[in-house]
Amino acid sequence: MSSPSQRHLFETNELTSWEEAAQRDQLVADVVFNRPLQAAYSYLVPNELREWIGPARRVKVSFGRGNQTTVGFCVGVRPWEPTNRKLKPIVELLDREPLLDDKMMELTRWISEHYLCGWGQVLESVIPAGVKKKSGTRMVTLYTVPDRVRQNRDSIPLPLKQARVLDILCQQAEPMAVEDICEKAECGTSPIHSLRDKKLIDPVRHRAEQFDLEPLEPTQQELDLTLNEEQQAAFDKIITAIRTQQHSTMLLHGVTGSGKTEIYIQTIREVVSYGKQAIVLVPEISLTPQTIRRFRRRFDNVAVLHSHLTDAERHWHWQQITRGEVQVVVGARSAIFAPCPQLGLIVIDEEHENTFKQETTPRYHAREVARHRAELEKIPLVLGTATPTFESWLKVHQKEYDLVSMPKRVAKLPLPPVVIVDVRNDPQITKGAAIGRALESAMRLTLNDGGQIILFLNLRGFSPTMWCKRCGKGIQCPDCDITLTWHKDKQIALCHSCDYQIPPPTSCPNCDHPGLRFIGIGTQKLEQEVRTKFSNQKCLRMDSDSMSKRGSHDETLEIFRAGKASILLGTQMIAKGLDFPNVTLVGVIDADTMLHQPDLRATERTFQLISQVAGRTGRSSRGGRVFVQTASPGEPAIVKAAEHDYIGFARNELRHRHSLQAPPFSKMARIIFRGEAEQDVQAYALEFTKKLKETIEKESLDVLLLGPAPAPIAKLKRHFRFHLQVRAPQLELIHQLWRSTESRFPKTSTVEFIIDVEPANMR
Ligand SMILES: Nc1ncnc2c1ncn2[C@@H]1O[C@H](COP(=O)(O)OP(=O)(O)OP(=O)(O)O)[C@@H](O)[C@H]1O
Ligand SMILES: [Zn+2]
Repeated sequence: MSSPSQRHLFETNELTSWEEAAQRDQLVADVVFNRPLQAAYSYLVPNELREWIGPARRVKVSFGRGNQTTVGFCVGVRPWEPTNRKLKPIVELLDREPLLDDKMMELTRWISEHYLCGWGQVLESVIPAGVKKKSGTRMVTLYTVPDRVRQNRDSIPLPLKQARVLDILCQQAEPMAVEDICEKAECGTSPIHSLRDKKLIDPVRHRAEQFDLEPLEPTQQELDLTLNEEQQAAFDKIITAIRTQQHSTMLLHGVTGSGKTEIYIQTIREVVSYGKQAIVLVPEISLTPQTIRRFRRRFDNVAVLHSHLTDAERHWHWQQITRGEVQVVVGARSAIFAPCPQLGLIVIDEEHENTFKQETTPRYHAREVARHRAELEKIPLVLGTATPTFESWLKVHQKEYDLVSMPKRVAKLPLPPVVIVDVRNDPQITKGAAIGRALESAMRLTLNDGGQIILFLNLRGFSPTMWCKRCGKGIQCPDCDITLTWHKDKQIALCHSCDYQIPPPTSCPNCDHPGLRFIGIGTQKLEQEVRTKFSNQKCLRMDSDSMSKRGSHDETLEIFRAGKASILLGTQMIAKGLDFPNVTLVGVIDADTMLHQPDLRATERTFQLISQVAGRTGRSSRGGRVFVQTASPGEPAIVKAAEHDYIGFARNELRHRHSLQAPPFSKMARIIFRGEAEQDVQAYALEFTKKLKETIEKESLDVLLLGPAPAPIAKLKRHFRFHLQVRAPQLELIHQLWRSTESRFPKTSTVEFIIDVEPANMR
């Protein structure tokens, strides 16, 4: 584009008003808001802000009906054009420095297009609150002496204290804080104020850092391990990719205990040696001191971003990262937005984990964002896992990803043998116990040998179902379509979705029949059983109830590591990443809990979880065994996991998905409608679907709509829910459908809707 502002000034054949002539020289800022809006809105840049305005800064402008002052993000600045008549001006500029660099702005824009949400919504979520509030810093007033005073100092008569203050300031090149002046001049603040009132000194406002952070305990640095042959080959492949300075995605498929972390560390070392930075994403529950220590012991400057950081801590890390002072950022999902100035590598460990998908707007998947960021930065992305998602596995076959395989454990350790235990005829289980006969005797043997045991059960609480014998009804949350779980320790019946809780009812709320049955086994009941059966052993429980206190997670793991407890039981918190050589037995209490869910990915998840949990044992020469209790012993997900045969499992499952044209062979989005009146929601969902159908016909789009139908959880937090599944061979078609219909979505005030692109859960 040519620069029109100058040219227009000299064009005389066009009559212009003074107002317009003045505007011609002005700038226009494009602003987006934290709303589900696609468009940017234009505002005039007042002259005094010309120098400071630019993309990635927040502005206050009047917006929407009622012209309320609203904060938005400037996403671009351009010269005024005649079509920009009558623009409202920016009211205030909140940031003088950009909050993100150009590449990150491009990344956030891409997210808004890919996940069909507003760019402003993405920016709002990507930039931490602590950065926006500048937490941990405050404005202070410094004083300095103007040159005219400095030059004539000798001819200005002053009282003693004021003279002393002025002399001190004259000797300083830099502005000084009030406290420093007082201390040096041994005076109070009044001489300073008098000098200021006489205009002999000038105030300067300055933002001072006041981070009051706990110092990190120093870690002893460790040397890199010598890679084995398999690791070396994987390392060489990744290093070659790094050196090409081109983007590529590598799937590091390595069985549990194959030493993937060591490869991340050594490839990052290469990147750091170029003065560049790396980001390592891990699931939040894997951000254990053990993981963190592994990185801190190898690099001088590691930032760990987890959800417990205060605003000030987050801001401090953000600044350190921005300045390039951090070599490695280790963090959960949102660490993908760490503002590293010269990113050299992104690693995602456990790429199959669900928690990389954000379940609130913007509903991004960190893996997809990482891929786009790596493309923009022209750097490699490494996805590490023992159980790749089918999305990633298919991309390997389509040659979009490079496969790096490590099928063996380090030190030639074998993968542990897995025994599938059919519990349907087990005498103990049929009597309501959690631990069957086979598992119990394996536990006794293990304990006699001095080994440690991990027991995995994916249900917290005591009993997940309370059931009335007479009327046959379960006790449900009044606000959700979910049965309440009995938490015996707190004496409550709790909804695991909305936290609704009541004292456990003594009779059926439905038919008043006294004496309810408690069915099913949660981690608390399992704990009770273990304590009864193994009363001379110390047992630890880890689930979100027992681990709500900050730091308790780490404490428990340390006790177990030190061998001060022999049994660790818990939910998926204990399924991943743990590396305890003395664990020689793993028990999966109920492999079926994940299996029978109305979700396309139920089998895939079952396979992943069993593989991960099984991977916690056999990690030393002491060996290890796994017992998987199930009522579906023939289920391929369980059989294949027991055989450690990911490739065989993937082959069969992918064939099945292909025959259904289900993801990953098609792309999917899910539209969820919710409202307090069931009929309203249903009627609205139908109306909405009709509009989409019209577009599909008009534009002949190859898109399939399934539904609308009640969502699997038909009521949640007092809202009735319907969902509509949208499928297409390419995501672009779904984007097109949405964008073309958007302006015609039926209006409503009683029903809300959201779109979840490439959903991770179907609840
Ligand atoms: N080359 C090596 N020589 C000796 N020990 C190694 C080597 N590489 C890794 N190890 C050790 O092997 C163990 C397993 O490694 P690591 O935890 O990296 O495996 P992983 O593939 O990430 O496993 P998981 O997927 O189960 O978390 C660790 O204790 C690690 O220190
Ligand atoms: Zn509820």
